[in-house]
Amino acid sequence: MKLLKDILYGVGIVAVNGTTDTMVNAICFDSRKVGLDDVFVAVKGTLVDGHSYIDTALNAGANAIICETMPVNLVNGITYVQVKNGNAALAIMASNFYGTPSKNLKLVGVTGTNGKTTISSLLYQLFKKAGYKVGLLSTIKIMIDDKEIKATHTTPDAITINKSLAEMNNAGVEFCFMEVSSHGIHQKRIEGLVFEGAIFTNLSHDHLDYHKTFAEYRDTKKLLFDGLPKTAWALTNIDDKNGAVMLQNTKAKKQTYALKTYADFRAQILENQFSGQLLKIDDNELWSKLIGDFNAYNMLAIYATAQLLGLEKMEILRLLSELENVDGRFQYYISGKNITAIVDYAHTPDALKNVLNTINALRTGNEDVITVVGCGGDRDKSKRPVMGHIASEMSTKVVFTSDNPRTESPSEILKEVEAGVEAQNTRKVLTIENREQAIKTACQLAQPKDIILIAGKGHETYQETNGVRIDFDDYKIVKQLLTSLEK
Ligand SMILES: CC(=O)N[C@H]1[C@@H](OP(=O)(O)OP(=O)(O)OC[C@H]2O[C@@H](n3ccc(=O)[nH]c3=O)[C@H](O)[C@@H]2O)O[C@H](CO)[C@@H](O)[C@@H]1O[C@H](C)C(=O)N[C@@H](C)C(=O)N[C@H](CCC(=O)O)C(=O)O
Ligand SMILES: Nc1ncnc2c1ncn2[C@@H]1O[C@H](COP(=O)(O)OP(=O)(O)OP(=O)(O)O)[C@@H](O)[C@H]1O
Ligand SMILES: N[C@H](CCC[C@H](N)C(=O)O)C(=O)O
Ligand SMILES: [Mg+2]
Repeated sequence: MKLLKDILYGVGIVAVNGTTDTMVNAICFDSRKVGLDDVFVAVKGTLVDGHSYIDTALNAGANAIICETMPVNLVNGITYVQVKNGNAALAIMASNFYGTPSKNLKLVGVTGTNGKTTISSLLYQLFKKAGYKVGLLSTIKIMIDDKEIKATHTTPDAITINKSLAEMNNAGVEFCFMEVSSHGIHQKRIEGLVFEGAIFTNLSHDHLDYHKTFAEYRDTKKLLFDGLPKTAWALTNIDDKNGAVMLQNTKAKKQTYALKTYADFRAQILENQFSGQLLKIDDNELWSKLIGDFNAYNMLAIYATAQLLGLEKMEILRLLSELENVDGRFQYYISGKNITAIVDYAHTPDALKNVLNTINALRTGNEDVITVVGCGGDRDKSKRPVMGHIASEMSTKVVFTSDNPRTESPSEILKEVEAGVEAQNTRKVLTIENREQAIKTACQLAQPKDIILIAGKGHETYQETNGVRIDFDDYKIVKQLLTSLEK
């Protein structure tokens, strides 16, 4: 139990009705989960308005209500607090409730369209190898040092964030790396967190269903840097068109990294092979098991971050060379007949282009690149034809297939993907709605030395259709299929 007035510290309050000198059991933003003596925070969502569930929350036992608009009929004995913004109030209250846990460790936020999971997971790996207790909040999982919790979001809701950070405090965690998504920033899930530093990876086409315009998407990402304190650092990829924009209004210490231009942290790619790439960072050569130009950026961002957090240069370089690929990011399997299958989480046009560029640069002869790809339902529709175009232009054969259709019609999504294929590429393209059949077809088409790229789902272990998730793991399936087809 906590005193309501204590957890309201720092919240933008407009009016109060009743007493804040009351004890509350927990903070809750979903009326379906309210218990006795909880404080219910009404949040205006994308589907419904939490204010319409105030009565339900009271019936379930809530003793206090936080809202942006006071209800017309107030119930005696209940405390009502009118706030400027429900989402912000929720996040600040969550931080207060758990004792501002972000202050008790060094919290680093990673934002950008692509690379967040890779960078934050590898920083987690690197700091673990360096002997520290580490935390991670990522698309794949939440880690409280060695304890793993399943992730539901890239950036979880404010209560989950602060509860996890408090658990990290109890476990003695010193560093925590967290992905900061644009949805997370826009819904103020990160309000009230104390960051030690923040990293910007890159900005390209994604989530234009939610943010409407690219400028709005960019400005949302920028808010992470605008909100940093003077004591923090802000590290940006200055090769990216929007890298400098991120730092425009930050109070934090500005730091840059780049492969192409002058920057505080610089790297060069000396050699690229399937098994790894040779990089030159700060005049030192480094062998990285992760390949592709985009991973050179990721390695450099990690190197810079580890230095900004006080690790010693030579130790960082040694540990960087030991880092392993993150699940579902360029995860590959080479079959007995020398067919290479690559599973990659490329679900944006830029990521797909990068991965195909990397694969094409490694081709030694006229082996085929067979790409299996689709686009998620209930997500940015405008990226569908663009991804259809990239896949068909940059591969020798393509099988379009479903990727989490959610509530949309799989065949309609596929039509929108196909719409991006230019006339000269149509002969390369097949469409097979069932993802397992699509992967099987790619395996049947492949000859020794060919490369199959299965893009879009990476580490995901499910396929979601109409709210139902069935087990589905691209990597397991392609490995099984290649093995049985080659028997
Ligand atoms: C579009 C979106 O981001 N939605 C998130 C948002 O839900 P919402 O605004 O739609 O909520 P809503 O259903 O309208 O409800 C509004 C409020 O009423 C409450 N409510 C609702 C019903 C009820 O009976 N009682 C009740 O109290 C809800 O709890 C909520 O507080 O707030 C919820 C609580 O935090 C999130 O779970 C939910 O994530 C949904 C599931 C989602 O799919 N989000 C994705 C798009 C997302 O957030 N992705 C990003 C980035 C991905 C990336 O590029 O990496 C991520 O960080 O994961
Ligand atoms: N620095 C990068 N620049 C461009 N593309 C990248 C970069 N790093 C990874 N990618 C590509 O993007 C895909 C997704 O990478 P990752 O999961 O690290 O991104 P993310 O930002 O966490 O994505 P999400 O928004 O879904 O959480 C990878 O599988 C790879 O194809
Ligand atoms: N974080 C991204 C992941 C997309 C992955 C893709 N497999 C899909 O389901 O669309 C999103 O929620 O938009
Ligand atoms: Mg991620």
